[in-house]
Formats: sequence, structure tokens, C-alpha cells
Amino acid sequence: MDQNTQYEPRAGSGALFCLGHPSHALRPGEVICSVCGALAAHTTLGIYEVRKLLGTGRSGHAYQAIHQRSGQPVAIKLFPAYTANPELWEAARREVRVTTALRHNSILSVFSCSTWSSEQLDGGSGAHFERSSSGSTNLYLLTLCQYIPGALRHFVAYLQNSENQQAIYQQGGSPRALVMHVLQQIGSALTAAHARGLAHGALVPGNILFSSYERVWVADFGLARLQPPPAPYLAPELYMAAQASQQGNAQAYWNAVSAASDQYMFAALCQQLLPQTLPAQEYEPLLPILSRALHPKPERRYPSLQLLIQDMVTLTSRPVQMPVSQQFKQPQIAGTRLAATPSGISSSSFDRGSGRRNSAPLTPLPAFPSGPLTPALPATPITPAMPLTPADWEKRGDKLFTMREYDEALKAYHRAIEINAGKASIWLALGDTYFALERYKEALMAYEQAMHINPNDPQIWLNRGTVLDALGRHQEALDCYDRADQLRSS
Ligand SMILES: Nc1ncnc2c1ncn2[C@@H]1O[C@H](COP(=O)(O)OP(=O)(O)OP(=O)(O)O)[C@@H](O)[C@H]1O
Repeated sequence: MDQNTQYEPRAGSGALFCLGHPSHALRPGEVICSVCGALAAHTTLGIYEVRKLLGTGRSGHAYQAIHQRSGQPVAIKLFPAYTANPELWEAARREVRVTTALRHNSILSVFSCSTWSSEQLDGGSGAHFERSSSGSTNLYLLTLCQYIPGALRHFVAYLQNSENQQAIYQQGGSPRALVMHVLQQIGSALTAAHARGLAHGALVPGNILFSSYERVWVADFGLARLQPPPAPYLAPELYMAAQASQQGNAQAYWNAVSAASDQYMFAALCQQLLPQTLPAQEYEPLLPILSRALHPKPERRYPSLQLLIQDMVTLTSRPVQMPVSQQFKQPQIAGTRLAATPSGISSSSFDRGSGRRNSAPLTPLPAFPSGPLTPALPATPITPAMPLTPADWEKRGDKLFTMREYDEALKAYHRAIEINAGKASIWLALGDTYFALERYKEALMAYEQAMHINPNDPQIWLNRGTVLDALGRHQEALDCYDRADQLRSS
């Protein structure tokens, strides 16, 4: 049984439970637990139903939720108001948009980033959620992104297993090549962001996610810098800003992070990862490279992360001669059971010492594939064998949207509209997809079409407001939010 199910209320039991660990009963009507701050099980946010707590980070909780129509899982994060100020949240939203627009293979983009208040829960229909009236004490920054099942600890556990190591060799690879492949993806994501003048700000293990052992994602661009990370990831030049942030000046840390501090955090991550996954003969030659990147003075580090990675790649491409008997002495980690399957491995140093609570049980990764590279998500065929109804096309579009296949989602929604142009929800979904693609003018047209069909849906007004904001038409956006508020209260 999934460990987490014991914390969920039984369907139809009528009792309200929070998703915190250990779970406990909530008072009637309570959406956010007043004791531990976790959401109530089965809370619905827009079209998503919250299913379980994934973990608790530096500034909030992460949950798995299900898109109610397509059944696709997504990850939802809630940052409570005390974690940042509204100006920083606005800056985070802008940065989320810029990193999403990079469309980098290893940057986990955020579908939606908005403010939300638990007082205004009434289940809207779209993907942008509700804005709360300013000054609410129950205000949260809510983000929604693709659910990625694997964590860094799963990757470590996988490589620590001797049967898996043998399988990798049999497939013509090597654990060293796999580790470097993963590090290169992380480095490439950071380099792409740095080229746009954006720093990540907290490259901690919780922000490294895996959709297969070869496919890695860096999460929380634009959000990670809202709070400083713990040691050993915090670069020395950030100490004072981190202190200021802890005393309530979150802006200080936001402003202080840089490409050089990301380089430090990346090297700190390598320093943790390499000894756990490779034998000493393979990782020790990399230590001088890492010490340069970990230099207390940023100007003494590599000029860029790209150069650091290049040096690592050059060094690791040299063959290392080892007798077979010496290969992969597994580090002994107290309490760790090395199992044949990754889901059986329960801890590594990535679970400890970071000052964070990772309370959710491990999520098993899909079986290691037999081929070389596994795509993040299977492509969904867009042309079905049987003619589809508009509802089928809409559902297909929803599924593709959740999988970030926005171009394919557009095609599906357009097919739905060709058959039935009179349904507001399809136009709304089309607008959301154009919005995700940053095609704001087309998004606006789609929302206006939806509004023409159903002028009294507050969600449509909210989403129209969001796109007007993105187009710089802020006054019109405010009018839309006001109208949405009026419709809600009427
Ligand atoms: N998109 C996601 N898909 C699946 N699991 C996720 C996703 N995002 C986060 N998680 C899981 O939820 C946990 C908590 O995430 P959260 O972002 O709140 O904190 P963190 O990344 O661990 O730490 P930090 O607050 O320092 O970023 C993560 O450790 C990770 O295991």
C-alpha cells in the first residue's frame, strides 16, 4: 500500500482530515489546518483535487493533485503570506513567466502562478485560480506545475544498487556517464537561465526531480529565490542577505543571488551526490574542479557554470582503470536498505541535514527503461481511430495541456471548436493554452469569445484580467478582477 493512503480519509466517510503528517481531523469548514498548515484532503482548487502531501520545503507545502477531467496528476505548491511580500510575489510571477518562455528541456515550467485565499474556495473552472482581495490574512502564492515522480534520493538509491549498475553496463553505459548526463542537464538549465539574467537561488536536492533516471528537471525557477537555502548550499556571499531574509527582509536575498552563487550551489550538490553514486577513483579527480566552484570569493570561481561543466566532462571522459572487484563499493548509509527496486530504498543523505521536512513517502519511479533515453512523457496520439465528440477533444486538450504539450493541446481545442463553437469552457481552455505559450493576443481573443458566450463566469473575467496584465493593460485588468469579484459575490 502507498504509505500515504493511511493519512487520507476514506471516500464518503464524511470526516475532514488534513494532509499533514501525522494527519488529524479538521474542524468543519476548515480548508487549511490551523495546527500544521496543511490543506484538507480532497480540497478542490479550480479543476484540481488535492490528493496528498508531497513534502514541505523552506516556505510551504507541495501537494499532488489530480486534474478532475483528465485524471492527470499535477504538483501544487502553496507559499503562505508570511514567506514573502506581494511585491516579491509579483517579481516571482514575472520570473516564472520568463523561465517558462525559455522552454528548456530541463526547466520545470510552472503552468500557473497566482495568489489564492482559502476564504474564497468555491471551485472555479479554469487553470488560473482566484485572486483574493488584497490584505487577506489567508493569502497564499499558489503554483501549479507538472508532477514529476522521481526525486534525487531515488536516483542515488538506483545507482547504489549493484544489480542496477550491472544493467547499466550491459546496456553499454556506465554509472559515471549517467551521473554526468544528469549533471549536464542541470547545468544546461541553469546556463540557459543565466543567459537571460536569471539566477535560481536555491539548488537544493528537493528542486531536482526525475521523470526517469536519465531525465532530470530543475524545479522552482522564480520561486526558489524567495527564501535562502540551508547549508551546505548557501554561498558565503549570501550569508548576510540570508540573515536579513530571516529577519523579514526577503528582498535582500532575492536581490543577492547570482549566477556565481548558483555555481556554488551546483558544486555543493555535486559534492553531496558524487561520493554517494561513484567510487572514490572516479569522483576524486573532480574535487579540485569543485573546490574552484566552491571558492568563498565569487570572482575566484569559474567565469560561468558552462565552463565548470566543460571541465567536469573533459575529466570524466578519460577512462578510469579499475579491477572489477573494486567497482562500486557502496557507501554504507545507516538505516538504508539497498533494494533491487528503487522504490524500496528509503533514505540517503539527501533526506537528512537540509533542515527541511520531507514527510511524504517515496514515490516509486517507473521501471528503468531498456533503451537509452526515455522521453519525459509519452506522446499522446492526436488522431484517433474513431471520430471524437467536442467533449472528447476538450478532454484530450486538457490532458495534453497538463502534459505541457501546448501545441498539441491547441490542435485538440481547435478541433473541439470546429465541431461546437458555442461552448465557453473550450474557448477558456484555448485561451489558457495560448497564455501558456505566451501568445497573449490570441489568448485574449479566446477569452473574449468565451465571455461573449458566458458573460457571467467570473473565471473567464479573471483569466482575461491575467492576460491583460501580461499585455501591460493593467487598468483594464483591474476592471476585470473587479467584475469577477462582483460576479462571485452576487
Ligand atoms: N513538481 C513536482 N512533482 C513531484 N514532486 C514534487 C514536485 N515539486 C516538489 N515535489 C516534492 O515535494 C517536496 C517539497 O517541495 P518544495 O518545493 O515545497 O520543497 P523542496 O524543493 O524540498 O525544498 P525547497 O523549499 O528548499 O525548495 C520536494 O522535496 C519534492 O520531493
